[in-house]
Amino acid sequence: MIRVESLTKTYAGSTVVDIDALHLPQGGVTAIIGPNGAGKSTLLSMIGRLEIPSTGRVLLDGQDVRTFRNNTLARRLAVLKQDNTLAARLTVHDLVAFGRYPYSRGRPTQEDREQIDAALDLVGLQDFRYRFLDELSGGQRQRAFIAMVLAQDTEYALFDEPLNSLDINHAVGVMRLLGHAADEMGKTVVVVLHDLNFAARHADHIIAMQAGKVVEAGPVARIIREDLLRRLYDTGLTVTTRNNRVFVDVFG
Ligand SMILES: Nc1ncnc2c1ncn2[C@@H]1O[C@H](COP(=O)(O)OP(=O)(O)OP(=O)(O)O)[C@@H](O)[C@H]1O
Repeated sequence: MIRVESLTKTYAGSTVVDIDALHLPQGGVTAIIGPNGAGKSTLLSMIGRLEIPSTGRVLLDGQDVRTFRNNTLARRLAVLKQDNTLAARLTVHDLVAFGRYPYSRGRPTQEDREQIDAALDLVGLQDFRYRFLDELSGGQRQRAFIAMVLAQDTEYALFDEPLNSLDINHAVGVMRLLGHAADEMGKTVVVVLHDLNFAARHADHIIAMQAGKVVEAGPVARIIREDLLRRLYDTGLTVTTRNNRVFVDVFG
């Protein structure tokens, strides 16, 4: 279970995350939503120990993430950031094999090879496995990074805007994949999303952030509400329900 206690992050005197207490549900897909600059990525980075909090702490199953040994944390929690700057002259296979590093330490076993294969299957990139990353489209590259995270085979998987540069077909595919990772593989998936309809359709829980604070958090049906979303984004929109599903019309 991930818990956040008295967590703040301050850059040059400006506090961009300020959360008293937050508990992320175990299992399922939790989406973090909110306007640009709300602090979503900073929160995700602090959970994944890519950023150090200014005050407070993040607990993973009761233990401060900062106290884990690198290799131990890498077997429990994986993070996919927005801007993945890795050497372009790396093949898809090499990238996904990186995900196994906490286990293989560079000497892959049969199990590592099977996990790499399974991850490539899941994202549909088997045919591209020996392509270099700079020979892929943006969407294919994004899926290769997602395969790397899946190969890492962690209980917790965090994704920062994984739908960037994906067409609608692949965006739906990735969200289904994250749902599969949660429902079939038992992972706790946390994902920063901008598209409210993807959040409404594919997440189980939503954390709504604004100006560094958690405005509300709860099951999708409780958060995808007109009053809350209008306040959050300071824009007109409508929320409708059809066939027990909620839809957000951002032009309304
Ligand atoms: N390294 C940094 N130095 C200074 N300010 C930063 C740094 N990283 C983030 N910020 C600021 O912190 C605030 C929150 O940024 P963050 O990226 O967490 O927001 P976000 O909700 O993920 O935004 P977006 O939806 O635009 O990606 C922003 O005002 C940003 O400018």
